[in-house]
Amino acid sequence: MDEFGKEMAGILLEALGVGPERLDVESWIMACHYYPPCPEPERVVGSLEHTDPNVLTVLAQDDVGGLQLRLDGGNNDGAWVDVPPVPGALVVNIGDVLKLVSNDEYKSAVHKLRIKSDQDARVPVATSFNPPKRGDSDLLGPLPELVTAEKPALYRSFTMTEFLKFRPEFGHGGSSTGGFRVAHDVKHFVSRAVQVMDPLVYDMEEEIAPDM
Ligand SMILES: O=C(O)CCC(=O)C(=O)O
Ligand SMILES: [Fe+2]
Repeated sequence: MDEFGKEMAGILLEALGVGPERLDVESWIMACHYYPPCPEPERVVGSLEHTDPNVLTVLAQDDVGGLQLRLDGGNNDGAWVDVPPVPGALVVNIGDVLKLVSNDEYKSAVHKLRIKSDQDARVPVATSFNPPKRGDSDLLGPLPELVTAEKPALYRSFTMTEFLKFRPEFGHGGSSTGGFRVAHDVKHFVSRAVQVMDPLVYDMEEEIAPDM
């Protein structure tokens, strides 16, 4: 399994013209999820939308389905689409570490899980491949080979300790990459600020005019 993770990450790096050894995969965790059936499946929140906080995840879906992916870019930007199970196929999700290290050449897939069936439980097996934890002085970040004048580093360097702290602080929903973003892209910061302000403005409106 160790070799499988190293090889997958290595192939993805080589596709960018980078040496396969530039991002090591050292450990893996296998999680078997269980989503029980529900008589009213459309009323159940299966899992929050998130990206995976790792290098990559290999997912063996069962035949019940329910995995959804948020489209990024194009005419249907932001739309959710089903990822139907294909017998014998594995789904490979790019994780946040690969997104950061590849300087956004790879995007971590935003996904969530909806309950589909009122009869059958969904029991997928997700294997998460992770980089070495290393010490607090060992930095990860956009690989210098992928940073150019036209495409400067989009993220600052970080330690795995910092990276792993980010998710518990901000919750499972969302992504681990926002905290490391560098301010080249003003639009990104304005839209983040609006996202953060939105619930505050909503609360204030409720307080000021609760019946409106
Ligand atoms: O239940 C699923 O199919 C998705 C699980 C998942 O998103 C994860 O393990 O990160
Ligand atoms: Fe996930």
